[in-house]
Amino acid sequence: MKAQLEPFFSLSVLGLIVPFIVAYALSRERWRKRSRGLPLPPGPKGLPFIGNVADLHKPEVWKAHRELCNTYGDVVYLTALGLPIVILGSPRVIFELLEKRSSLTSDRIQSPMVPLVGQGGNFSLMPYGNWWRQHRRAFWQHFLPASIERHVSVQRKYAQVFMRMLLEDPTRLCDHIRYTFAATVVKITYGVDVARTNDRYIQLIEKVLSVVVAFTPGRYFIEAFPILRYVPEWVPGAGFQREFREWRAAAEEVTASLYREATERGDEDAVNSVVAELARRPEQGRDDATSPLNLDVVRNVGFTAFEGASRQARPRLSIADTTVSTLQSFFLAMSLYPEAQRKAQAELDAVIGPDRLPDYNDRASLPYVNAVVKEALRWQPVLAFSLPHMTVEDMEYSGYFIPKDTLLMPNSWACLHDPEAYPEPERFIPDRFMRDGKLDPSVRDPTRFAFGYGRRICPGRHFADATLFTNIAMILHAFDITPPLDENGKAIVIEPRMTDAMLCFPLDCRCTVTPRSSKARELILAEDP
Ligand code: HEM
Repeated sequence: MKAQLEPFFSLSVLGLIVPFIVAYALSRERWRKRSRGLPLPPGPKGLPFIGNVADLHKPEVWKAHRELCNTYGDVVYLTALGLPIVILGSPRVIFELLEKRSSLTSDRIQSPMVPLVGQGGNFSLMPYGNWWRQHRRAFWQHFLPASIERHVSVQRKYAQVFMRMLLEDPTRLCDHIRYTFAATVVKITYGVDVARTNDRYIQLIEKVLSVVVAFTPGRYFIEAFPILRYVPEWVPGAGFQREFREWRAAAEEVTASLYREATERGDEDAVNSVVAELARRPEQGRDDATSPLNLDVVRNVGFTAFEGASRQARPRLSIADTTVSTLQSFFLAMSLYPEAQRKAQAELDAVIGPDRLPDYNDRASLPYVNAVVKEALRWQPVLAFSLPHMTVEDMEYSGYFIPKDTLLMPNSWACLHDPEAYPEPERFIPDRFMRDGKLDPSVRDPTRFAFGYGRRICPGRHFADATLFTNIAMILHAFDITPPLDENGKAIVIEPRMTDAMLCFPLDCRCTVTPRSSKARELILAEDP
């Protein structure tokens, strides 16, 4: 009997194995054709299924990735749960892939959560294509270098508010920084003044902000199984649908009510706001300025700026938290490097004098303060890997095959901490940008890395740079920044370290902030912001 069954079992086993072998051979052949026989870039071997997840979850992962590049070269291949990832480790490969070939490398990874929780209008998360382009063009019209002049008075006003807040309560430095940037962006975008406390917009902001928990890895299965989005809310266990609905409603309410404020209020600030101007302007190539498409773009552009601004009220992942984090690093740097602070103050004393505060128009005559701004952007980079890009097609680079839908992670931190370009990169040294009392154009400009690359480069960079300059110049002119003191009045030494996240903040930026003189105090209080 056993002997009779043996051929049957052998045939069944063969019947199972052969299709696998054929499928494997076919997929190898398809891959060979697709990659034209080119190898993937080199990289460490990953584990089955999870791949190199461990390589992506290390403390100060930017340093770990620099080590990988030292071992494997400037282009390193990893995978995480099936997602192909390429680390770009030098300025040369970053510019070649993200700038010269940006038509192929300007996509973003798409999470199924984004539209479900009401973030579909945030264009920094949109896929590369026409819809994203329309948003970016509309945003850019208001943030290009020639438009910055228009925002200078609002930036100055809120820098003054910030200084008053520091005079009143210097211990709440981080809260004041967040408030001042959020208020600046909301004012410019919608013409709305955000009060310091009990503001109805702060409450709306809080509501939208609560969406961040949706992006906590592992919180919702939908991230891994997008099909779950079709489960109706009444099904037991589908309570997440209710939460998603509430977030969508909050985002809609915020966008709609701020949009109404900007377009219906009619006072000068509202009429001149970014959103009101965009709403009046017909889209390029279209006559109908009120078509639904146009209206969506206007509202989304406002929402993207608003999202950035409101996130600053509470630090989480958002594009414009970047300005907050950079200014926090600046305060820390000043308390740790008094020599740099003294030089910047000496320049301000000589150029501006004791009778007024500096402003944006003084920029050209304050090279050392400009060097401080550059060093603040370089020293503790906020987005160590920029916002990663994604490839839209299979491509070849330097003899390697890079598949479509590969995440490209430029190691901006490594470029900003390259000891050849910046000797002693861990130290805050504005003098590295100076030669003969002027900015030295031969030194690698940190803004080439801090603000990202190619078609996705930060469109708020000129605005951010101007905000940083205005705040840094005014603060240094009016305040001394020294280390924090313990209960015995002894200076606490703070080790500068950043949080381990995609968007980094100084772990500790406590410092002591005091007016430089009674004259400085008078200057701060003299003008009513
Ligand atoms: C120091 C401050 C800032 C830094 C360091 C910074 C940096 C960046 C970086 C690295 C990116 C990703 C670029 C890429 O994908 O290659 C980005 C994107 C973006 N930033 Fe900024 N940013 C800052 C301030 C701002 C501000 C104040 C705004 C708005 C007013 C803004 C608006 C945006 C937008 C809308 C995007 C998405 C662009 C797109 O996907 O097309 N940023 N930023």
